[in-house]
Amino acid sequence: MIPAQFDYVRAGSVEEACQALAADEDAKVLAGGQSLLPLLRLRLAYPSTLVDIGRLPELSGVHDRDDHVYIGAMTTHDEVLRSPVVNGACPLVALAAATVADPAVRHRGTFGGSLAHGDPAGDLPAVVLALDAVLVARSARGEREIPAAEFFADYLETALAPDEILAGVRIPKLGPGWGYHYEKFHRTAQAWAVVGVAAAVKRSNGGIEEARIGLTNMGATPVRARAAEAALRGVEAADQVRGACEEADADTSPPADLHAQPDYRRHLARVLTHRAVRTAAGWG
Ligand SMILES: Cc1cc2nc3c(=O)[nH]c(=O)nc-3n(C[C@H](O)[C@H](O)[C@H](O)COP(=O)(O)OP(=O)(O)OC[C@H]3O[C@@H](n4cnc5c(N)ncnc54)[C@H](O)[C@@H]3O)c2cc1C
Repeated sequence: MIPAQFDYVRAGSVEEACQALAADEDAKVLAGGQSLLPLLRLRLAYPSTLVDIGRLPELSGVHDRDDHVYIGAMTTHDEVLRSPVVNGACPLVALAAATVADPAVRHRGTFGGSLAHGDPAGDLPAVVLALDAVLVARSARGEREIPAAEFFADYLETALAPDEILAGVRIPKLGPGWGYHYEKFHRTAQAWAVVGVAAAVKRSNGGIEEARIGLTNMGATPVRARAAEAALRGVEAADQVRGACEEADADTSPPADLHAQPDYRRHLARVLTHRAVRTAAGWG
């Protein structure tokens, strides 16, 4: 199908992009276009104006800061997964970015676009949730910070106001003792997750001191597996992990679709959480 007619603005600066969004409440940001352009073609979205933020260097790149890594919203999945800073300080982000689609999508699609799109089947939302990242929004009204736990509002809905741009994301550095893994079940290579699990696990004195788990595609938004996180605290050996992950699907409302029914997704969440936690803990 051909998209409905729209105006096009190529922003020359973040301020210009913010002004264009403030001037038209039906305008939408165009980032890598990997999700938005299919929606336009299917006429599931019909913005009056597309505000292209693709040529704004200040929205791109990975920056190593004292206690966090800052990833500009327009940094592509490919740049993220190859970044030595990301691989060194927050490897869970790189592990998940490497599972996104195929090289073509990873070269065009952006880190910020994956979050701003708010698709619970996306791989990065569960990761920023598990890592307690902070999302930085800009608008003509100024800048504000949104904790990941408050960012994902509903299916394809986020806490961003229509006139706000996601400028970048602060990923806290968790420090020594942490291990990471992203486990994704997908029907074919390069496909969306049927279910995914992002795990960060801290070991001390041989056992698990803390676990952080984000679930992909287990509800209208990414979900923290809080019950499993609590059960994993104090686990002392690999053979106790399976039992602690039995409640990984608590507090979820998995969707039914062509690929899986809710019960099967619940089963996958438990199995994949077990695998992800064992690998992250070095007990794989
Ligand atoms: C064939 C295919 C397979 C895919 N498989 C996967 C997969 O396995 N895993 C996965 O995670 N993703 C997958 N994706 C999606 C991909 O990750 C996209 O890159 C991502 O969803 C959107 O990023 P984008 O930069 O293309 O955003 P766009 O498509 O440009 O925008 C998407 C939405 O977010 C908004 N937006 C984008 N950036 C900003 C911003 N900075 N501020 C405010 N709003 C913004 C737009 O207005 C729009 O509403 C796939 C895509 C395709 C086409």
